[in-house]
Amino acid sequence: MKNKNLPNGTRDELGVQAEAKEVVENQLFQSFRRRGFRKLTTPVLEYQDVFKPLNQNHYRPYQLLDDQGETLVLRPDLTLPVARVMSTTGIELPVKWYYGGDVFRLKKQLSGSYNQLTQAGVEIVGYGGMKADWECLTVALSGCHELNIQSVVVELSQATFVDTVMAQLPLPSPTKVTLKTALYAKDLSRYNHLWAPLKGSEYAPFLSEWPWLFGNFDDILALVNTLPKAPRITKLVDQLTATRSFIAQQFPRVDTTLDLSVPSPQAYYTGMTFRGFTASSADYLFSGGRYDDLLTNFQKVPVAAVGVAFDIDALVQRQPLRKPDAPVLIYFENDQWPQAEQLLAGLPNATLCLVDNQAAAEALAASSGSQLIDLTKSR
Ligand SMILES: N[C@@H](Cc1c[nH]c[nH+]1)C(=O)O
Repeated sequence: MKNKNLPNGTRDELGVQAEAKEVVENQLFQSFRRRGFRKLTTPVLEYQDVFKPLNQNHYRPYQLLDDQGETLVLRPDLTLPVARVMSTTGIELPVKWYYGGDVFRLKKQLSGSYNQLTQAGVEIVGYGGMKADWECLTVALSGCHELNIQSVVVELSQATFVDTVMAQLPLPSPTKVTLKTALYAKDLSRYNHLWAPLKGSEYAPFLSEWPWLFGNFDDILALVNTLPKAPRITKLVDQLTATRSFIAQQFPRVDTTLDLSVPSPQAYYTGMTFRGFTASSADYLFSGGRYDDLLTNFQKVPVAAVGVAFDIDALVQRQPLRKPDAPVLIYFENDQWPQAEQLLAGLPNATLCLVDNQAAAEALAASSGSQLIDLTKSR
C-alpha cells in the first residue's frame, strides 16, 4: 500500500530528533542576527528558470506543473532564490541576508542520502573584497564552535584555479577540455596520456601530481609554485594563503587543507570556495563560496556576492541527543482546569494528563514511568 510509505529519500522526524534540529536552527539564527544579518524567506516553489545556473550532474530538481502548465520546481538550492530576489527588488546594496529552510534534491536511487535537506545560511551581497569571504568563514566556524563541534577542518578551494592553469598550458584547446574531464574523473590512464606531450617541460612536476592536489596546504602550494610564474595564478594563491592565515589567527584550533583538483561544488562559484568537515564523517557541515557573476543571470549589472550554508542535519548528528525525563503528569477534573494550568506553569517538566478517570491516569503514569499529581484528591 503506497500511501503508508514515504517517497524515496524523505523521512519523518520525531521528538528528540526534531527538537534538536529546532534548537540548532534557533541558535544559528540568533548568531546570524547578532552579527547584523537580516532574515529573507523565499517560497519552497519557484519557476524552473531560477535554477538554470545549477550544474545538474549531482542532483536534479523535483518538477511540478502549475495551473497554467508552467514548470515549477521544489527549490534545490537557497542561494539562487536570494539572487532572484536581489535582481527583482532593487534593494540597496550592500546587504547581509540569512535564511533557513529545506531544499529538495533528486539524487540517484539507492544513493543512500536524503532528498530533503535542511539548510541555514547567509548571503553577503555587494562586497567584492576578501573581508566578506572571511565574514562567511567566521559565521561558519563560530557557528560550529557555539554548537560545540570539535576538530573542524576547513577545506579551501578555488573555482577558477583549474581553468586558470589550463589557460597557461601549451596544449590544443580540445585536449584541454578532455584533460579537465579526466582530471575531475580521476581517470588516470587518460589523464596521463593527454598531458604526455608536456613531459620534460617546466609544467611536468605540477602535471604529474595534479590529480593528487588535495590535503596538506603547504605541500600543495609548493607544487603550485613549481609552475612558471603567472600573475593570475599568483593572485589566486595569495588569496588562499591569506585566508589560511586568517583562519589560523581567528580559529587556532581549526585545520585548513586545500583541494585544487576538484570541480567547483556549485557551478555558480567564481572565486574561493570552502567546506567544513570533522574527521568522524565524510559529510560536510557547511559549504560556501564567492559567486560574483550569479546575478548577471537575472540582470545585466554584475554584483559581488559570497555566502555559506550549514547542513543542519549534519550539525544535529554531532549533537549529544539526550532522552528527556518522563514529564510529571497532572490529573484533574474538568472544572479544575485553572488549578491544573497554574501548576503546569510552575513546573519545568510537566504535562496535562488528559484521560477521563483516575484509574486510567494511574495506569498511564505507571506505564510511562511518570510521577502523577492527582488534583482530584485535594478537593
Ligand atoms: N547554496 C550553496 C551554499 C552557499 C550559500 N551561499 C553560497 N553558497 C549549497 O547549497 O551548496
